[in-house]
Amino acid sequence: MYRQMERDAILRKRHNIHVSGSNVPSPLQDFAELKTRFKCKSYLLRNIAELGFKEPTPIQRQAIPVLASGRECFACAPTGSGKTLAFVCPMLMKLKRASKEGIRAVILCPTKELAAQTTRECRKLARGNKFRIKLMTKALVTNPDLSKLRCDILISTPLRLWLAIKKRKMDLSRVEYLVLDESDKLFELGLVKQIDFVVKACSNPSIVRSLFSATLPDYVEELARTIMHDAVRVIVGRKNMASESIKQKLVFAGSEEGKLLALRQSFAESLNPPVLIFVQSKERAKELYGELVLDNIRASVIHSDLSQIQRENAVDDFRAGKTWVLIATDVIARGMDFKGVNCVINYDFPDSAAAYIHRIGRSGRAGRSGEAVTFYTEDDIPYLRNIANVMTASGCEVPSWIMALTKKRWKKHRPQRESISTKPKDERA
Ligand SMILES: Nc1ncnc2c1ncn2[C@@H]1O[C@H](COP(=O)(O)OP(=O)(O)OP(=O)(O)O)[C@@H](O)[C@H]1O
Repeated sequence: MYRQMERDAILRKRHNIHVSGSNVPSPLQDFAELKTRFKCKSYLLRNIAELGFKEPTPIQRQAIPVLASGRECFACAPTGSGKTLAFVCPMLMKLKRASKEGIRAVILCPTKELAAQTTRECRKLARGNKFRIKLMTKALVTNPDLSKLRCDILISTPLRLWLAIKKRKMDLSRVEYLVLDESDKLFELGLVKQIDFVVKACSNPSIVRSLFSATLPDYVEELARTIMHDAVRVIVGRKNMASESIKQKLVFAGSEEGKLLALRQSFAESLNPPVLIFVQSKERAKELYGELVLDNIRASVIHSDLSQIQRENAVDDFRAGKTWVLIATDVIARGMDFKGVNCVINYDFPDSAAAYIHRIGRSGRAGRSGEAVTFYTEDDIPYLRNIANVMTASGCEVPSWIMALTKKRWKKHRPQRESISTKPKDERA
């Protein structure tokens, strides 16, 4: 027994895994242990191998055995570190096989794009099994009677699921497995009541619940403790840390005009696509798109004013390499897995340290390297230190004058910014 504890401690130390809770299950040495320890079915191991995953990532090593042992869990691990598999794999293990009993697992995601991506990942991992995996679409939520919906796993945004339960009599009393992905964002969306309603609707006493995110503020942990029994806390690295594989840089652009010049200059010197550019509002996304199109840059744009189809097309074109630059609001800052984004540009300074961590985490995924450039103006200087702290914690250098600034407690930093345009001010509409 002591030997096992010692082995666990060594493995955790090697992978920078920190746990708390009673009798925490041993971390995985490798994926093969899923079969020997948990009788995982061959189809799942085959799918993991076919996806090219040779070794479990640190969060997978610890969260999978915790959840597969039936323990509840809240987990924090860097962006791009394989959290999706960490909650989908034990879910498929727990459900074992397809059944007609009704909804048995629910995954909540903060955005429709992330819900769609998670549905695709679930389907890939479930190949060879007959699980019915459904995404809660607008069409589904308007179905007048969802009480007879036949599906094993349901993936949804909180509002759609809440509507389905309240208005369409969706029954979640058989749910055995509930995941709140990007949990801090879910609570931040102002949907605490709706999430609470969903959690209560999942009334099966033997349910296993889990929370995952790359940023886990203390208030979310406290909330988690109030709803979970005997939960295990798993942290990889340090809480609220950016991925270490991203080279991060701050660039002083002086003014709003300076930002456009700096962007054009950097594209003229070297445009290394795919590049993701974040701005603070949909209006600014449209403006910047208008400017880049003038430069004949293959760009597309995604924001909340577009239809669902237009949003999906923008993401698909970027994924397929049809467009090189994607201009986005924070709508895709979380969870979206774009393979090989070389550079994330924060054209507008992020409104919080968490937003920064998630935005830049669209690059440097699954151990690849990435780059993040953050423009700042005079208006952003009071908030620089907060981002600088994230940078230094992940090993990036920051000028000493920035480290000497005082750290500001920020709510949301969204200053009024001059519109993005090369036209002289008196000619703008
Ligand atoms: N064991 C593994 N080995 C190699 N690659 C993996 C492994 N597990 C997952 N991946 C890949 O790593 C990438 C990131 O995984 P995932 O999207 O689950 O990250 P995440 O931790 O949820 O990130 P975020 O916090 O941004 O949501 C994906 O492309 C996924 O296919």
